[in-house]
Amino acid sequence: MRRKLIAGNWKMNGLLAEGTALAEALVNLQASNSVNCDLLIAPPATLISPLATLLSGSGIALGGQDCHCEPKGAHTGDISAAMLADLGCRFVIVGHSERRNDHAESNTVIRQKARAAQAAGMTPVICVGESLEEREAGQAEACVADQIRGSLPDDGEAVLAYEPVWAIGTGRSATPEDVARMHEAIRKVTGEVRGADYAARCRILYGGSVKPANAGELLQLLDVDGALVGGASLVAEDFWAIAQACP
Ligand SMILES: O=C(CO)COP(=O)(O)O
Repeated sequence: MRRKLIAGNWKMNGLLAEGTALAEALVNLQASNSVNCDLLIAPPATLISPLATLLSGSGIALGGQDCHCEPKGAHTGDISAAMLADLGCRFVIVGHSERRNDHAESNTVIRQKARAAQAAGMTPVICVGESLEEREAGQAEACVADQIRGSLPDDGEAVLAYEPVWAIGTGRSATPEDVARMHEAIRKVTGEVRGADYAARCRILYGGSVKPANAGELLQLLDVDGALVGGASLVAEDFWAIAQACP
C-alpha cells in the first residue's frame, strides 16, 4: 500500500518573515488536524535552515528544490545534496520543468542529480512531463517514457512526479482521465526499467494546478500517490485542504 505524499514546491517565493509564517501556520494546522498522507515542503534554499528548526518534530518533511550532481567543489551558486541533507532535508526535487527549461537540464544530468540525492541519504522527487506541443502531437506518453528511462536511477528509492508543462501555473489541470492514463503508463515504464516490485511501491505524484477544488478527484485515482503543489502550497489553508482530500 503506497501512502500518499502531498508536497509543496514553494519555488522562488518567500522572504524570511512570510516563509516562517507559512511554515508556522502549517505546523499549527497539523497539530490540530490529522491527514491521511505524508507531508513535504520544499522552500527556497534560503529558508531551509530556519524552517528546519521550525518543522523539527512536526512530522512535516523538508526538501530542496534542486541539487548539484557533484558532492562539492567549484560550482558557484550551486548547492550539493549533502548540504541539503545536512540541514535536515529528506527529499530533493530534481528535473522540474522550470529547471529543464531555465537551466537546460538534460535527463542525464537529472539522473546524476537523483543519484547524488540518494548518495546523500535523501529521496529524489524526479519530475517529468510533456509540453503542450508534445501533447498536441500525440507524443505525451512517449515523451514522458523517454524522460523516465533517461532520468530514473537504476537502483535506490525515488518518487516520480508527473507535471504536464501546460498545466503548471496555468490554472488548467489535466483531466482525471488524462492523469489516470498517464500515471498508469508511468508505472508500466517504471516496471520495465526497474522491475514490477519497484514499480508497485514507487510513489507517482501529479502536479499542475492542483487546488482544493480538484484535489479530491485527482487523489482518488488508482495510480496517483499524491500531489506536487505549486501556487496553492503558498496558502496554508489551501495546502491543508489538499492534504485533507487524501482518501
Ligand atoms: O510546478 C508545480 C509544482 O512543482 C505546479 O505548480 P502549480 O501548482 O502552481 O501549477
